[in-house]
Amino acid sequence: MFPALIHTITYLKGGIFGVPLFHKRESQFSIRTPWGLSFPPAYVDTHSLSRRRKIYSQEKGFRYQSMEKPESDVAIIDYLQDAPLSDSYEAALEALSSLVRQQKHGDQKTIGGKYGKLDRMRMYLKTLDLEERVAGLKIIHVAGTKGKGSTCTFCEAILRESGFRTGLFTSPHLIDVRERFRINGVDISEVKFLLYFWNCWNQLKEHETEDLPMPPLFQFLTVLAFKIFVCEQVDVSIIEVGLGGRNDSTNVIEKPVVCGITSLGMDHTETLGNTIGQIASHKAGVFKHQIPAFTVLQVSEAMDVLQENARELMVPLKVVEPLDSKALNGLKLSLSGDHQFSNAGLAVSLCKTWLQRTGNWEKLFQKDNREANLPEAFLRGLSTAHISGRAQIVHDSSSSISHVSPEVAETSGDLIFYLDGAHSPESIEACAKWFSVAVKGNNQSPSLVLSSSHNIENINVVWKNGHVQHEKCNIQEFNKISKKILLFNCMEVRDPQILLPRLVSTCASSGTFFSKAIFVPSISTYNKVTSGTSVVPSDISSKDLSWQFSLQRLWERIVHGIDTDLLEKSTKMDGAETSPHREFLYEDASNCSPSNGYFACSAVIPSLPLTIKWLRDCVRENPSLRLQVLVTGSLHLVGDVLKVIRR
Ligand SMILES: Nc1ncnc2c1ncn2[C@@H]1O[C@H](COP(=O)(O)OP(=O)(O)OP(=O)(O)O)[C@@H](O)[C@H]1O
Ligand SMILES: [Mg+2]
Ligand SMILES: [Mg+2]
Repeated sequence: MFPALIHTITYLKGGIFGVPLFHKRESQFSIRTPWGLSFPPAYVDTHSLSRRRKIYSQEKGFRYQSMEKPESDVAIIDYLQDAPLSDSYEAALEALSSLVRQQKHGDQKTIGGKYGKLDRMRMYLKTLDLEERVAGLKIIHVAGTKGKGSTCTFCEAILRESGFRTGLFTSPHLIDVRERFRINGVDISEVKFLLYFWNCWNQLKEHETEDLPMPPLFQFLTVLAFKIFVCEQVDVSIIEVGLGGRNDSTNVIEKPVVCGITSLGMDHTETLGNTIGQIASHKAGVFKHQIPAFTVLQVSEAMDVLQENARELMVPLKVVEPLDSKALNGLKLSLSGDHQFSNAGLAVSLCKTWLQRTGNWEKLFQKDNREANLPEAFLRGLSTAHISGRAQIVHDSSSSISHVSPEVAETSGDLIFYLDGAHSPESIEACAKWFSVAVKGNNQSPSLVLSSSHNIENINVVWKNGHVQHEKCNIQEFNKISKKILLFNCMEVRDPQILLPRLVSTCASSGTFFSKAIFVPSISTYNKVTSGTSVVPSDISSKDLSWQFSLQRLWERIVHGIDTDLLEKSTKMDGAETSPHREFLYEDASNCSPSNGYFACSAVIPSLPLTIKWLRDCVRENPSLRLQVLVTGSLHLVGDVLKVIRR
């Protein structure tokens, strides 16, 4: 059959004429055949493809195997391996982005047809022949306002350390969409992603009707996660709810092994309701009849609603205290901030219950089964779990990049990014507390300064013996001028009138004050799915900066009490004024000239790469400077900063 032939050639790639077979052309994500025809993937029969993959097993050498067969103990030598993956990967991202355009953020009504969202989700799974196999997954399902991703990440690490093959589905991603799908603790590879992606895409396209249109982005990603976890034969699937719970696309899960609800607070009120009780009711929608559930300490209005919902469904709901740091036997939680003890406590209970209900607890941990002690595997998981952009500290190494001469590198100041994607009132407070503690860790004493990057024993010995070289170094470090800078953006659906004051007052109550605040647009937008290799746009001329200017005005009102209502509302920036002049960093509030739209303690910079360059230039020019930059307000912004500084 013609389509089947195209398909086979497309995937079993490369061989024929060595022509790149996935091509991004005028028509998005079309597939180019060696003889020059191009077909949108919808015409391609991926089903037949998926049943013929060349794989390698140690005993049997090369052979073909169905994609649905176990893959854990064989190395897949897919023909796609030699394909120009960046090309085909970008094509997949283009296709994904087209799903965003169907639906504006928070707008539930743009999808037509007579079916509700969860009905459609079930139909998508049926189309992909996944219904029964999803029912067979052993799932931990986690809802909540804050801490879902962290809790799921702890669960994943604990169960992987306990010997299970794990599948983790989280949201959002920071740099690359594959971060959302982790198999055994590692982001899914591009090769596997492409295979599963096009398989789902093409089948759904083939069955697209008016009543069953292509799913919007998050629904598609959820279906894809199920596809991946089923095909990868994971032992446990840890699934983070996207938004809310009751109507979330992950709520097609009918019989999880255990459910968790993390800390509840005010977020997504436009969809979930304006009271904490209404929000709790949505989250409790993940409870399933008689399936055990755990939650953390909540305000009573939220807890009452959770308990009422639990009673109705005969759900045994337990409230978990934050993990006691003593339980870690001297180890540290790998995710920073006090709030992570609450997430970790929840993760421990979820994992214990998962192990018990799957009949593994007794087998594995009978010996360790003393209530007070956590099994070693739990400790390893809790002390190694990793998720980017949550209370993450990155020391910028720009001063050692190759084009900088060694002399400059040695005499450069410090640029340290404190990254946390908080964007709700409660999380911005958690973030502010963490930042206040974390920056002090970097300033307190000479030996502490170095302890982050040097062996502590060495420093102590050297310090006691007064080794000149190191002593000098310590004193230099100690004498550095520290400046705290806020780098902020938030999406327009958030309320900066709540976020910024909460951030400032929480920091101030710990004695932490910002010298400067910089407002910058994010590069990423929710309507374009990008990867780590996607191009960072450099064109800033047409950027509408009115949102950033309004954030700046709000900042000036909060911090300096400047009445900004009378100011002219600028929306565009003069091309010459792209980043602040050098002295800006050292100016104080007395230099403000609000009537000219100039503020000495805050700035709008029209692009993130420019901002990073400006910060780097500042530390290069002044070796005694330490810039501690808190990046927060948006996970997009955090992801963008990581992307730019790692290039
Ligand atoms: N238990 C908590 N209480 C308050 N804030 C928290 C808690 N856990 C995490 N946070 C804050 O929320 C941010 C996001 O954390 P995480 O990714 O774990 O949560 P999430 O629920 O998955 O968030 P999102 O809504 O972005 O998916 C963190 O960077 C931190 O600022
Ligand atoms: Mg959220
Ligand atoms: Mg999340």
